[in-house]
Formats: sequence, structure tokens, C-alpha cells
Amino acid sequence: MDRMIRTLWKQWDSDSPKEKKIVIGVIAGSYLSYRAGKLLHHYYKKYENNQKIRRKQEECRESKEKLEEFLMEKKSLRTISREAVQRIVSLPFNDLQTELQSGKITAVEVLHAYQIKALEVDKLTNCITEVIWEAEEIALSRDLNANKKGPLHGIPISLKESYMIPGYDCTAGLAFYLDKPAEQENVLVQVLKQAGAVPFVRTNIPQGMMTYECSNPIHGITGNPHDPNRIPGGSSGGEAALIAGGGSILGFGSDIGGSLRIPAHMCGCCSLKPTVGRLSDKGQNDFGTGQTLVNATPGPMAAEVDTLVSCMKCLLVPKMFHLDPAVSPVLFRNEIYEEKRKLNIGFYVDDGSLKSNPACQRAVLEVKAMLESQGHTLIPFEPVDISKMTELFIKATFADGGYSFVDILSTDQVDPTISNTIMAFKMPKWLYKMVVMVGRLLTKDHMMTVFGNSFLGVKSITEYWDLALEIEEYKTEFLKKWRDNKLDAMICPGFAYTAIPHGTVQYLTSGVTYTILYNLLNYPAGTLKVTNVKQQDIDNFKDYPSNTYTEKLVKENCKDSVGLPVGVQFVGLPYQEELKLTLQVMDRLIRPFWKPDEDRNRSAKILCGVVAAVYISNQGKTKLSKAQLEEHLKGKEISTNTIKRILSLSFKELQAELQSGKLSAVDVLNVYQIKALEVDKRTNCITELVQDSEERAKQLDSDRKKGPLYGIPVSIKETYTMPGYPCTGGMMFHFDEK
Ligand SMILES: CCCCCCCC/C=C\CCCCCCCC(=O)NCC(=O)O
Repeated sequence: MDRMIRTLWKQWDSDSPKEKKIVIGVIAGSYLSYRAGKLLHHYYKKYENNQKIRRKQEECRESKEKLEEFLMEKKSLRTISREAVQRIVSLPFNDLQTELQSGKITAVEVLHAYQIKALEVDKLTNCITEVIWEAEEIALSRDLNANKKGPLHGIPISLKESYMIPGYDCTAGLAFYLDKPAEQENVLVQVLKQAGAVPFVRTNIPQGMMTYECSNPIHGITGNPHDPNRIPGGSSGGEAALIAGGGSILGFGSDIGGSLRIPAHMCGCCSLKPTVGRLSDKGQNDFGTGQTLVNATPGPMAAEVDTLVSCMKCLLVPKMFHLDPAVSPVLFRNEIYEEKRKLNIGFYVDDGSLKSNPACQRAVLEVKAMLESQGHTLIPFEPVDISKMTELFIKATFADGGYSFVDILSTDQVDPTISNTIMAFKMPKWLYKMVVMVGRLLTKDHMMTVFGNSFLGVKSITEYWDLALEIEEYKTEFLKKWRDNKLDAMICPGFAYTAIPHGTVQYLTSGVTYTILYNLLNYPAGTLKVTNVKQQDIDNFKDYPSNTYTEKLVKENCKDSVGLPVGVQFVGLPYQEELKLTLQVMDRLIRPFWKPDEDRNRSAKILCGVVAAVYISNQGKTKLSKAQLEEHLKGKEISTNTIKRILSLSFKELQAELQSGKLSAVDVLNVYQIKALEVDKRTNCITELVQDSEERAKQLDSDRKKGPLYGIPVSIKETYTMPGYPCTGGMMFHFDEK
């Protein structure tokens, strides 16, 4: 390289002034043409995207009009009367299911009734993006094959725009994805169709799906069915508006920060955000792929909890496990769903960042009273450091400092609902930091700094790894607090406030702490509408703080909210969806039944509990050393024959002799300790002895209940955490961490 530069330099030196001018001209010309080409390409792309958006808008409008004409024809032919539509769309899910199963109504009739109602709701809220044309054919085939009825036979379902259906664009509100129709069908849609469901409409989302205002330049703004001037929440806002308006009985959305729960709370329906990995996410528009610290999950939305239950039963089936082997093959566990016992339920109305508004507080307190009246114990709970949690969540989900959003939007129309954020992402970092500082001073809201600084993302892989570690530590601390309080479940506000007017979300992001917490933790959470805002809630704003700009905004934007729906979140430990699904609030009984799960280090704990594990070196510290253990074992005078015999037993034989009582846990432990010490002398394989293994073995021998691993000694890799033992990974750094 050096030589090349020297040669070029020499060449340049020997060039005449005219030659130099030519070289400079060529370089400058090439650079300018390159820049001009780029600019031209940029503006051409912008023009092309605008054209694509216009075409798509036209296409979607026409598809709705065509459907309306088609349905009008049916109505004028009296194949479907207004009364029939009204009757069908007012049937509760279970009744609709029964009538479809018995053949009292046909799949086509139900489809037409819901199409009519959905178009009505759409006129009020603009919640539908596109009509699914194949619905008619699917419904017809359901009726023709009525002898083979799946559990969802003939049930029309609505899908968030991000669910892939072959032939349809999945845009997430971004022009970049226009004219790129999906080829594969979303896995959940395949499973639902196999169960007999009829997908019939697609619903609106926010641009980029990372905010809770439902608006984008392609499909426009979705309104709340209770007040179209207010937001329906997001990102699954189109779904919630449609369901709460009565235009769909079962819908599907997704959630990485509250997208299933915020809209259910704001529109007044219910939703379930399952544990990530319980339902397949194959076939979602995966914009943002690559970020795996906090993951999105799909989930159902409905008017009633029963519908969510039936839906989960239909989804947790071998077909889904086959189509997506990455999901945990856990079927719907009826035993948890049916279990009836009194629970310890944590609750809070204030998460320590932004106090929830009076209506949201009352909703939680009313559910608390209801649960107490049924004999459950309600325990006040303070979530662990919400500022830290927010920092971790935002840093993880915007780890690239918003780069991918800025990039994908560079030739797109930016929706006004996210334009400030996008502008902030584009600022030079020093300017951005100053804006955050000034913002903090003006708003007097410390969360401004937390959100603001976290949107800068991470600077290096090391920082990303540290972030991953901090998230794990946060999860551990939260779980410890949950366990210390002996909780089975938790109730908390559905959000910090009820539906706010359009255009206010960019100034009111703080409310999301109530939902993002359970995405960071990956705890399943359901939201259910439990009440409506009353005048007393508005009056109670007198006791709501007004110290920060955010608090003032909450007051300002909620003052005319009487009648709006209010939800509550029901949270459980990972993989306990069945428990939450049993929650039925208000006019129905709340029946949360719970089965506690083990914690993160469950494998080590279970094994130690069952067995009486072995080994250790304590490097001359106060603990029992290898030499002392050897002495102790010698004193037991175990015969060579016994040692040989026990060691020669296969796992199954050993298990059988322990279970039958022919061998005791202590016998087996001692023999394996002798052998392990012998192997250690040759290989230095043991790091430390588990000090109380013999006591554990004795205790197991005296217990009458025998687990399947009763008495089996196990060795444990040094990195498995056990209280009192350092997990060093071979590094001094961790030596004092026990
Ligand atoms: C496209 C850029 C958007 C920038 C908007 C920034 C405002 C972000 C404030 C807080 C972040 C928390 C987001 C919470 C909304 C939840 C959205 C969600 O869950 N989406 C996932 C999905 O739809 O699957």
C-alpha cells in the first residue's frame, strides 16, 4: 500500500499542470456525478414510493367498495336480512360455535354478517386495511364439507396487517414493503384454517409498528370506536377497534411493548400476550429482525375471555408444533385451567414512574376487591426499578439508535405520528443529547432523560453483551421479589391512562412502562376491559400530581374521557397462559387459577433436591476438603465388593434398587463420592464438593415420597448457580459472587 502511494505521488509530481488539471477534473466530475446520481435515485425512489402508496390506497378502497356492492346484492336478494346480521353478530362466541357446529347457520351466512358489520365499523374507525377475497371460497368449502367440522368451523377471523397471507403485501405501514406480496402463509393462520376458521379482513397498524398510535401513510389513521377523535392504541389498533366495534369476534395481533394489550385496554376488549415461544411467530412481517433481547409474540384478541381460551386450545396443537418446531410443544393444559385454589396475587396502581390515572387505578382496585371477596389474598407490590427497566427495554429494542427506521424511511412518507422521533434519530448525537437535556429541564420529567438517552442505543458489541447481561440480572431480581412475596399472579393497570386524542402519543410515551415491563421479563400478560371512566375518576384528578409536563398532559388529555373503556392487566410467570385465560372480570366471576413454576436455575435445584449431589475442591478454605471427605469415607469401611457392585449398575438398575429400597441414597452417594475422588486424583476434574450432600441423602432416605431421581447422585458443571457457591467460569472476577 505504502509503495503504491509513493509511486502515485511520484507520478503526480512528474505530471504537467495540464495533466494535473485533467486528473482533478476527472475526480471532481466523477464525485459530482456520483452524488447527483444518488440524489436522483433518492428522488426517483421517493416518487416511486408515492406512486405505490397511491396505487395501494386505491386498491384497498376499491376492495372495500367491491365487497360492499357484493353484500348489497345479497341483501337486495334477501339472502341475508338486517335482522339476521344483527342476530349473528350479537351471538357470544360459544353460541356462534354451537350454531355453526349444529348447522343452524352456515359459514357463508356468518361471513356475510361479519363482513357487513366490519365495513360499518370501518366507516367509523378506518380499522380495515384490506378485504381477504378468498374468505367467500373458504366459507363455501366449509359449508360443503360440513361433515368434517373443526372446532373453529365457520368462525370468521380478522388479522393484523403484519400476518402474512400469500398474495397480500405485509407493509407495516412502510412503502418499502409495497408490491412484495407474501409467498408463505403465516403458521397460526394455517393452524386456524385447519381448525375451520375463515380469515376475512386485515387490520391497520402504526408505521413501523413501534408506537401505540395507529396511523400510517398507506392506510391512514384508525380511530377509537368509542370516540373516533381518540386513538385505539397500537400497534394492533385496527384489530381492537374492529373487535370492540363488534365487527369481528376473534382477531390476531402481536406485541413487543404492549401492542396486544394497549389497544385492548383503550378500545375495551381482551387480549393475551403469551410467553414468547408459546405461539409460532413464523409468517409475521419481521421488520426489526436481528434484535433478539426482547422478542415480539403473536396473540389473540376478542370481545370475551372465553374466546381467547377456545382460541388457545385450537392453536396449541401438534399441527403448530409440526409447522414450527421452534415453539415449545406444550399443549393446552386443562389441569391448570380447571385448577381451583386460593391465590396470592400481587397488585399495584403506580409503577413508580408515571402514576396511572384515577380511572386506571380504580379499575385495579375494583378487581382487587372482587378477588378478595372470593378468598384470594392480595399483596401490595412495587415493581423493581422502572427507570432501569425502561432503559434496558429501549436500549434493546432501539439498539441501533433508530438507524434501521431512518434507513427504511429514507425514501418514504414519514407518518406525522412518528415524525418527531424520526427527526430525533437523524440528529447529530451532540445535538440530540442537548435536546434531551433541555427537554428534561422543561418537562421536569426524569423519564425524559431515561427514554431520551436510551434511544441512543448501544455503541459496541461489548455494550450489547453488557446490556444482555443487565437484562438477565433485572429478570433475576424481579423474579426474586415475586418469589419473596410468594406470588401466584399479578394485577396492574392496563396502561397509565385511557385513550388519548390523536397526535398526542409522541409527547406521552411514558405510559408504556406499564406494558413494556412484561415484554422485558417475558411474562405472559392478558388485558381485559373491566370498567368505563366515570365522572368520579375525572373529579379525582384533583389528587393526581401535576409536577411534570407529562402529568399535566395526562390530566389535559383525559379530562373529557367519561365513558371510555378501562382495562386491567393480569400477569403470570412464563408458560402459565392457561391460568390467565381463566380470568373473567366484572359481570362474570374472576377465576384465576395458578400453578407456580420453578425459577431460572430450576434444573440445578430440582436435581439437588432429588438427589444429594457430590463433589468439590475448596482449595483449603473452611469447607470440607477433598482430603477430609476421603477420610470420612474411609471411616465408613464400605467393602470393595459393594463399591464394585453399585458402580456396575446401569442407570435403570440403580434407579430400580433405590426405588425398591434395596439401596439407600446415602449408600449410593458414598460409593460415587469414593469413585469421584479417585477419578479426580487422575484428572483434576472436580472444582468443589457440595457440602451438604450427605445430609440431603439422609433426608431423602427418611422421606416417604420418592421422586423419579430419588437417590441418584449428580455432578454439576461449575457454572450452574447454587446458593453459597461461586460460579466463576474459571475467572477470578466472579470468585466472590455466590
Ligand atoms: C418507527 C419508529 C417509531 C418510533 C416511535 C417511538 C416511540 C417509542 C416509545 C416507546 C417505545 C415503546 C413502544 C411501545 C409500543 C408497542 C408497540 C409494539 O408492541 N409493537 C410490536 C408489534 O406490533 O408486534
